[in-house]
Amino acid sequence: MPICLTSDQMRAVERAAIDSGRVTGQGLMERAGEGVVSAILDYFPALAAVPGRALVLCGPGNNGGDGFVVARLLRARGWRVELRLLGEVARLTGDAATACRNWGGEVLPLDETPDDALQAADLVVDALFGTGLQRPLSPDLAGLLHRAARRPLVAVDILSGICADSGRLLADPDRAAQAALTVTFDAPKRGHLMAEGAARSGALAVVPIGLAREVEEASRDPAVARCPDAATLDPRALGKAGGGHKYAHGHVLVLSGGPGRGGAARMAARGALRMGAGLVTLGCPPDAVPENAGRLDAIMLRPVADAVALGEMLEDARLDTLCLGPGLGHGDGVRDTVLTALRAGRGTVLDADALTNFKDDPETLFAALHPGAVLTPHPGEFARLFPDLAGRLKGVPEHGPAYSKADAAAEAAARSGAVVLLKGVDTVVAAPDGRLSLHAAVRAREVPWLATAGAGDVLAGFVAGLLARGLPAFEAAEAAVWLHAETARRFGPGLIAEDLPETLPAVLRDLAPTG
Ligand SMILES: NC(=O)C1=CN([C@@H]2O[C@H](COP(=O)(O)OP(=O)(O)OC[C@H]3O[C@@H](n4cnc5c(N)ncnc54)[C@H](O)[C@@H]3O)[C@@H](O)[C@H]2O)[C@@H](O)CC1
Ligand SMILES: Nc1ncnc2c1ncn2[C@@H]1O[C@H](COP(=O)(O)OP(=O)(O)O)[C@@H](O)[C@H]1O
Ligand SMILES: [K+]
Repeated sequence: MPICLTSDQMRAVERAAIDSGRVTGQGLMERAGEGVVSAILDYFPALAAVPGRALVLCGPGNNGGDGFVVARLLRARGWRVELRLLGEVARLTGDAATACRNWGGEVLPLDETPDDALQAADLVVDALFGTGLQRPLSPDLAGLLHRAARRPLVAVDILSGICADSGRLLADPDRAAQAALTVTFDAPKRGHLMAEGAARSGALAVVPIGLAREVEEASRDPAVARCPDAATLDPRALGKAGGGHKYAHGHVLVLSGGPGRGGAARMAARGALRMGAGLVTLGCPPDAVPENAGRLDAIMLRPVADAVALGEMLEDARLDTLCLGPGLGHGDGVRDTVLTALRAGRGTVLDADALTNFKDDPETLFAALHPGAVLTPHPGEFARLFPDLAGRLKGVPEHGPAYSKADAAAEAAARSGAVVLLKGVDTVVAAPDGRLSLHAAVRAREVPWLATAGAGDVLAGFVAGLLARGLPAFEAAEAAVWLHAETARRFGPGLIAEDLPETLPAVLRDLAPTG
């Protein structure tokens, strides 16, 4: 399973490799520099053909050390290289000091970088800070990087000013830079996949520097965040096994609101059915039955007047999965309905109104939740249930590593006892036991078409469909997020929420030929 790492986890990987005697810090730095140069030549083919001019900005730590290696290797390829250092050569230590000596060229002061030097450069290499960024960039530094980004800016490990753990900007937002290319080592960092780091890293190249064995070991640590892809989603879990009848694939009950409010629940229901749930029933207030009857065929329809009626209906144990929230409505009756649903202990997805109704009393909801429940809030809904956690994600952090969306989702899952799927361009899935899964809809997985009304309702249905098919809550939420984005990518421009369930079969077919 592909993973992404925090700074501490990356340092542990590096330490384990060095302690094993297979690599040295200097060897890693050398390969990091080589990796950056080869990524530059791949990404800028014109500069591979004709050596260019580079301005390399080095910081006082090992990220700066990588920069010295990059400068030396570019010079060896015939490039004209100007190198500028934040701080003094005499204060460099360890591998960075060695890399500086090996460079052997002129080291100019960073704070005197003239605009001419920026303008003359074919590209600027940002080797100021990597995983060691501890506090916000000074205004001068942020200003320099902001101006540097008028040229193609190549970030070593991570764009300086982005926190490697959270992706949050540790700099004045008005002077934030944008990388054309970020080159990182052996595994992405969480900061490449969340918040500003997802948006500002540019293309992301992950180059091997000899830590693959330790990264592979880290991927078995449940505390390390996973980033599934087409190759690692389990097609056997997603495809239907031969021989089973419809009840073997689960029965989802989606609850809807009153007349004129059923669209969201119908889309969720359609999503669950297309995901392969054996049966899907829409339950709605009796006065909404005529409207829904006119709109549903394969999806069954039952009147559910209130929480008591729901409780009676749930005596049928074959209704093994519930999905509540899209278009459900507001008020005491809705809260009772949600609590009745949770008491049944079935696989349960709570979205939208099922969450918002508890904004004044989240503790009552948390007390009723169980590990088979999945909450699917967007950031606004999340802030209603977890205002303290959402508050910690606001503003410019005072120091790094900063509190992240992954930290917030993990704390919310631990507090509520349910799986939390926190939506957005960067989506985080967190389990109460600490497992995390990240999906960033950026770069090759960019899906701006998902910003359309009802996309979240269909996602709730996708999760419910996978729960009905027997996937555990965390795995169901993780797979649904990937399939949701993949389905939107497959459809492309013009997507509306109704297209998502209809496009899903093609995506499932490609994943699981027998599905
Ligand atoms: N961990 C690994 O496996 C490897 C790490 N390497 C490089 O080493 C980097 C990490 O090196 P370090 O731990 O030395 O950390 P950094 O080089 O990222 O930064 C630490 C230095 O910057 C200073 N600093 C932090 N924030 C500052 C701010 N806002 N303003 C001014 N100064 C600030 C610190 O006081 C410290 O001197 C990685 O990002 C990567 O580029 C590579 O050499 C290869 C292997
Ligand atoms: N620009 C975007 N890129 C990727 N995913 C997006 C984007 N905008 C929205 N999404 C996704 O679309 C879904 C929208 O859900 P939600 O905010 O609940 O909207 P709605 O209530 O209209 O369904 C979420 O899964 C979200 O992650
Ligand atoms: K950097």
